[in-house]
Amino acid sequence: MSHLINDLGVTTVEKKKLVLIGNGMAGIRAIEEILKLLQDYFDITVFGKEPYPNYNRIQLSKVLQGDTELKDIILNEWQWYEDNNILLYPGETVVKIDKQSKIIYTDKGKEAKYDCLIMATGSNPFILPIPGADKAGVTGFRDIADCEEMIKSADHYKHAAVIGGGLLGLEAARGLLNLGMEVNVIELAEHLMECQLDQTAAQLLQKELEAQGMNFLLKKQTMEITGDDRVAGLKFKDGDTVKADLVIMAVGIRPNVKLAEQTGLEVNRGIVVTDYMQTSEPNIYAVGECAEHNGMTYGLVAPLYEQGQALAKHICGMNHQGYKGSVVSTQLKVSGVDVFSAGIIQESAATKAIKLFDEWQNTYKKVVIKDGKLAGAVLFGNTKEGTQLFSHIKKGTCVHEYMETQQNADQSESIVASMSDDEIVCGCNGISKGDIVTAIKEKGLTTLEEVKNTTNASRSCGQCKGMVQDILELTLGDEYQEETKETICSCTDLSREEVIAEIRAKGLSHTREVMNVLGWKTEEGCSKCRPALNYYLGMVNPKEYEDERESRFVNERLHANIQKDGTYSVVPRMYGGVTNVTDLRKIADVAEKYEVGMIKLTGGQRIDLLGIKKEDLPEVWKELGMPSGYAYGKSVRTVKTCVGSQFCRFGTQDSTGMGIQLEKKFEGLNTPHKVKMGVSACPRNCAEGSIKDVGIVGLDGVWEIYVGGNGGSELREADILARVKTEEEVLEYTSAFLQYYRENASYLERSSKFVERVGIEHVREVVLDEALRSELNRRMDEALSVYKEPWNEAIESETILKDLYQKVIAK
Ligand SMILES: Cc1cc2nc3c(=O)[nH]c(=O)nc-3n(C[C@H](O)[C@H](O)[C@H](O)COP(=O)(O)OP(=O)(O)OC[C@H]3O[C@@H](n4cnc5c(N)ncnc54)[C@H](O)[C@@H]3O)c2cc1C
Ligand SMILES: NC(=O)c1ccc[n+]([C@@H]2O[C@H](COP(=O)([O-])OP(=O)(O)OC[C@H]3O[C@@H](n4cnc5c(N)ncnc54)[C@H](O)[C@@H]3O)[C@@H](O)[C@H]2O)c1
Ligand code: SF4
Ligand code: FES
Repeated sequence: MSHLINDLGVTTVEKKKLVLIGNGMAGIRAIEEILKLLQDYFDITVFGKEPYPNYNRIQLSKVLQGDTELKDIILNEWQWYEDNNILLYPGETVVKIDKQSKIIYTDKGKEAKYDCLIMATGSNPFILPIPGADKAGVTGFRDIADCEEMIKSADHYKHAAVIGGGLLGLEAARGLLNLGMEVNVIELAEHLMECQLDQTAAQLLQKELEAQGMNFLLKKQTMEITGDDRVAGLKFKDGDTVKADLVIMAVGIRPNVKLAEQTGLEVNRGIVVTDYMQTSEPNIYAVGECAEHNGMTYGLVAPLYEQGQALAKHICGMNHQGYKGSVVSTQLKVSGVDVFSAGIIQESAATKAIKLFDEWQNTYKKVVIKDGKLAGAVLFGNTKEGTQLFSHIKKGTCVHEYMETQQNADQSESIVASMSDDEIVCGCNGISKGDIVTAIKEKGLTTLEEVKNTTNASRSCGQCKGMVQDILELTLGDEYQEETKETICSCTDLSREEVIAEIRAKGLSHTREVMNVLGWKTEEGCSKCRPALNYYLGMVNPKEYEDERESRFVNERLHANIQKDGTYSVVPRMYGGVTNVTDLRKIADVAEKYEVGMIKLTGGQRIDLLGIKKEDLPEVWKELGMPSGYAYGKSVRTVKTCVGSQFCRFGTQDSTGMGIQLEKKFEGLNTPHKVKMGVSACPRNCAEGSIKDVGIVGLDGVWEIYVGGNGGSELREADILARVKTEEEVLEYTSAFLQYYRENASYLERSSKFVERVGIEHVREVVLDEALRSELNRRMDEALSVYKEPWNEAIESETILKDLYQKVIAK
């Protein structure tokens, strides 16, 4: 900073000009570190090739996998740049650096002078230099544009090939499966994640991923990408071929050094830097994946953050020992698979290993020892110990000391209790247990969200969330129990009950209004809170509330179930599982005309037409002329019935008639989760009422009503709610139970969980109370009065047809 005297003789301060090239995770983190040390020292200008503020690249895998949305992965909002007086040029590439005159030039003709320059240009995906690599449909997986291209391709194409069975390739493959594509993963080596896993762990991983639907072609070298303009397949060295209309190259990355080379900086694999992240030109720094330190380049975020700290201290003139290199650990971000790897994982003459392979539990642990110290680890199936092992590896803990900690560990105690304060909890952000404990104590933090916002822990891949929560619990003790509550999602600190109370008290009538008035932390909410708010608003004000289709999950928005191959399934309503010649004929005609892939009887006694194209849905519905069976909805689905007294010699009641009445009454009712019912006419229970949300069993002159059953992955036997005499009473008690469930369950809570949570005795007390029952019935009737048949509504609305179904044809 230099002091100047202006015309009036007043001393003004001219700030040093700091220019950052690359608006990615490493560059912006370095700026954040600088701002922590010196708030007002630099005039900061940032140039970023991508047209977005800094976002969490790690989370692109989760976006592709459908677990989060693009807008939820922004790390620094536009406002952050403004608040910190940072001039940002998004969508602008720096094409030249003149190191003599200290000026950079952009592709849009802009020039900027600098005193200090930081290069954080990241990496480029390595694209195999083989014939056909430039065809349409071949992409890397590096940025938002790649992610969007894959999502768009999945709308039109079916066969994906991912070249590279490393971390990136497998995360991409999982995402493409979720998008309904068939996925082949092609790997050159003998096993998956060659750099991170040994043979045993890789085989366990492969088995798990095959069970999820991935197909693997190992030891395959791709020689050519075939097709005309667009890719059509791959040819391998051994002569084999595979069909592909989308190809993802995930065979590693190359540091983006072109600009540095043109500038005449020393470049190897990456831009060569000192311990202070200075390039061969001392006022030009490099940080992140583009930098090479001590012969190493990195492709993970943890090292980039350590580098950012060293850079910031140096540029701000603080004393610092500099960056000394990083030991890295990785975790695969594919749900249902827990894999961890750190340090040295391959065995050699110089290493010994402790291996625990539990074939029954499908878990594997390998700890590699070199020179008597922990040097590496691989975990499969249970990765809880990962962070602690990583800490031992970084410290080079002696194997005896490690074995002692293992023997003394209290299995019932969380691992965080035995961690020392300097052990790193959040690898992505370099946050130690001590940092988190201090922040909790000094700033009075009580929630995961607060810890995340204050310390950055759990802000990136999110895999350390469990540990951060354990530290909160350990630090706060009983207070943690009292102060934490289940919020709807991380966009708010309010619980379901609080939000519903506010909706009622303030007369809120729209999801946006709820978010604004109740101080949502995100402008648009997220995929968790939007459908929940839409449900709660409709439940509180059934008559006034206009359902927000855009807040619903895709199946509910389209009123059909999307299938693995991108087509849809259509299940027309068949009250009580009863059909007739006319309906069967219509179904057969439609199936023939629209070349339905499969006609299948469902477990709920209906007919499912599978393989219908999205644009054909309205015509199919029109020609069927039957109501929607709501097979996709968080709503009353189906009432399964046994043949009952009409035909069965054991039947004591008209179960079919009762089932039809129930299904007609509750048709299309929105509920927190799906609701299935079953009605049988004797205790043989052929309609399986004991595993339904509502099960009715007829006895001589009596109907038994059961609630809270579940036949899915979390099996639960239904509890008896009441015994009644008449069909009217069955309707009345069922109605009261369902309305109580609608009003008091969290969105996406099945009735089995709800009954377990509140207790069947409590449910009985409410439903058997005549006054309460009558009130619940009144509110249920109000909710039922607004029902509109959705398929008919779609057919008759030009707007719905155009927005949801025809738009696809036009593409
Ligand atoms: C899908 C995916 C998942 C990942 N998952 C993980 C994970 O779970 N854990 C983990 O640790 N790491 C993960 N990584 C790696 C991690 O995201 C990177 O290590 C990190 O983003 C690198 O940061 P960077 O700033 O060096 O580079 P980048 O994030 O690539 O940022 C560089 C930026 O500079 C811009 N740029 C380049 N040249 C110019 C120029 N001349 N002018 C202007 N702008 C320019 C680029 O467009 C880019 O926006 C993942 C990466 C991907 C792609
Ligand atoms: N969860 C995570 O930590 C995570 C997730 C995604 C990406 N990343 C990072 O992103 C970067 C890129 O990831 P990546 O998986 O592309 O790199 P990688 O180097 O980890 O894996 C590349 C894989 O491709 C294989 N391969 C190489 N040439 C091939 C060929 N011709 N045909 C078939 N296979 C071939 C390799 O054997 C290896 O298994 C890495 O730095 C990685 O650490 C990390
Ligand atoms: S539940 Fe009883 S009445 Fe119904 S079909 Fe089975 S045996 Fe017959
Ligand atoms: S370990 Fe990735 S966010 Fe903490």
